Amino acid sequence: MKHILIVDDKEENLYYLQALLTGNGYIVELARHGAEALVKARQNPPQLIVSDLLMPVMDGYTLLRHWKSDAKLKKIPFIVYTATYTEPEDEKLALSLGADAFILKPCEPEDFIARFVEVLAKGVVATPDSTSETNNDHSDTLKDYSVILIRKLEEKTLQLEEANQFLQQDIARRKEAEDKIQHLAYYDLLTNLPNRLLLIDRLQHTLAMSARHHNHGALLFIDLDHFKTLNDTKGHSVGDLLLVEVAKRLQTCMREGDTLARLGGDEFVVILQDLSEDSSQAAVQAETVCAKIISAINLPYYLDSYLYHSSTSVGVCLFRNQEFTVDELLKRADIAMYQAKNAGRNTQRFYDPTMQAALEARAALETDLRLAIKKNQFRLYYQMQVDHSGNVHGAEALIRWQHPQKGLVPPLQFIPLTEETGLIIPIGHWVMETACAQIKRWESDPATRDLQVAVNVSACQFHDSSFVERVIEMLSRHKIKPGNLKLELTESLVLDNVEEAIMKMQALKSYGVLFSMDDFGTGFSSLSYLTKLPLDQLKIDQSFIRNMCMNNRDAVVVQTIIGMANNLGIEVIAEGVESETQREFLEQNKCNLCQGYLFSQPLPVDAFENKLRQMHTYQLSTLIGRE
Ligand SMILES: Nc1nc2c(ncn2[C@@H]2O[C@@H]3COP(=O)(O)O[C@H]4[C@@H](O)[C@H](n5cnc6c(=O)[nH]c(N)nc65)O[C@@H]4COP(=O)(O)O[C@H]3[C@H]2O)c(=O)[nH]1
Repeated sequence: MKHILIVDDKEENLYYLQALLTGNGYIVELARHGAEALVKARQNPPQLIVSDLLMPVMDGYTLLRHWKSDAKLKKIPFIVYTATYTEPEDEKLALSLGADAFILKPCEPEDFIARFVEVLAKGVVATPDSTSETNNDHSDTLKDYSVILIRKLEEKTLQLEEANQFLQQDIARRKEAEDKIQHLAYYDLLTNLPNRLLLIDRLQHTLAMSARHHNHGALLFIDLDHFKTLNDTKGHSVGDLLLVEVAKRLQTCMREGDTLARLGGDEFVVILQDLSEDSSQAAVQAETVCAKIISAINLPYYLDSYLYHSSTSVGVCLFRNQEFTVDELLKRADIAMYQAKNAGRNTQRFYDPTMQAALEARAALETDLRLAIKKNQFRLYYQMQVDHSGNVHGAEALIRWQHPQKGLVPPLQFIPLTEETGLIIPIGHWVMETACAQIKRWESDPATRDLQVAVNVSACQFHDSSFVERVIEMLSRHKIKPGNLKLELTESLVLDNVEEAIMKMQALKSYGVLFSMDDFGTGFSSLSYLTKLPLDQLKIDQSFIRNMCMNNRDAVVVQTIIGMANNLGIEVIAEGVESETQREFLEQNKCNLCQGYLFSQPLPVDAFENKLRQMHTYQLSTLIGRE
């Protein structure tokens, strides 16, 4: 088997030729440059050498020169296989140095093998015998060789310079892009201030520093007052102008080393560092910065030639020694900012833990309420509405929450939150559904079939676009007499949008549903809207009933409401009647209906029905007694 030496600095070329030649039955030896090839060939001369030209350590031309001047090697055929030196003079030089073939890369395997076999069969064709050459010929060849090498070198240098220049430009472009990405990631586009991400990073750093030096720091949460109104009325571009100006003014209130960041919208945060070790002094320092900020923000603005005045609410949270996490600090400063808002805005407040406790309790209550809906923990109690003869005309349905740990929770402890969170919609739906089902059951008993059941409707529920359809759907599904359902609305609910209230009430009224105005007298009762609303009943608020026998003003209010209702032909009912004196006063003043503890507390259905039966028996017995 023939032994072939392959010389190339590229692994893939070596691998390719090795595979090709071993596949054709040759034994292959590899070298990575000319010097290695010479060593190997001198130790174990091959039958043929295939060599690349451009290689490190020793290039192919030099190898060829050494090869052809080595007595032991010069008869061994030399094939040049190159992808770099492709010009005719390159080939001419190789051949003049004694190469037996000059093959350009890449070459089809069959063509390569054909040339290879041909050279191998011929043996050495044009080995220039260095000893027989004239000195002149030899120096000419060497001169050619150096010229070509220099030219190639210059070309390569130029290529490298170009490549290098391109690389430098590419690196500069990448760096610029990276800087831009970095800026986008850490800075707010509008104001160019650090954003939340950078703020958190700086805050972490400040906390660590404060732990080392034991100084206080302060986190200021700054929110512009009524910014939304400006945005909504003048547009976002004017809003943006204000934010940019605010950012500039805030910067003037900072010391070097403090951080001012924009969290988004109209929310800015300031980190003050290196405040006093003493907490009260640190508080004074923070307060001073707050005062500066508030008065800077208060100065007038010219936004696109529009004169504007702004103010801000600032929440402050002092910190020291990494006692709190970044999130905790931000939360506290945010809570303090809400305290500032609640205190009337344009002011600052320091974080107050009682407020946080209240907020946490509120969040826990909300979670509990969601669970209560799922677990069906609500109950409906009924409180009777009675006339002066003791006849029960109706009942008010009042919700209770049967809490697994807290026991029976009264509605005032949870209804306000359900109204804020919208949970009143599913809860109110459940109340109405339960009340309708109860009305249906009571319809089958002569003692209860004419009871009017009053259901409280909260504003959120009433304003819901599907309210009217829902009520009608329930009435028809339960097949109840609509006149047995009375909806209690409050004055404020109606005043939210009188036109909408009239439309919805009239729609339900046409089905026969009744309406009562709850807590009457507490709002801005106005005769003009009273006459427009399809009302069946006015319910005098219990605050007037409570005091009417002691306080002449309340007595006058009660008398006025009764007189007004009677004149308008609207039924009137007094709520919270607790004493016989109150009942007598109401009877004397022609308020026929009462609701209150004097008659009964709100009761679960069974107890309500028992009470009803007792009252009926009592009435019968007094009637019989009278006879
Ligand atoms: N001191 C005193 N209080 C009396 C007397 N008679 C009745 N009360 C109480 O007065 C409240 C009357 O209900 P409201 O004014 O509609 O006021 C209700 C109503 O606004 C709301 N609420 C109750 N149930 C519901 C409901 O199902 N849906 C909605 N949206 N609100 C409800 O919660 C409020 C409070 O309900 P409750 O705690 O059940 O309180 C009831 C009732 O128990 C009395 O003689 N003395």
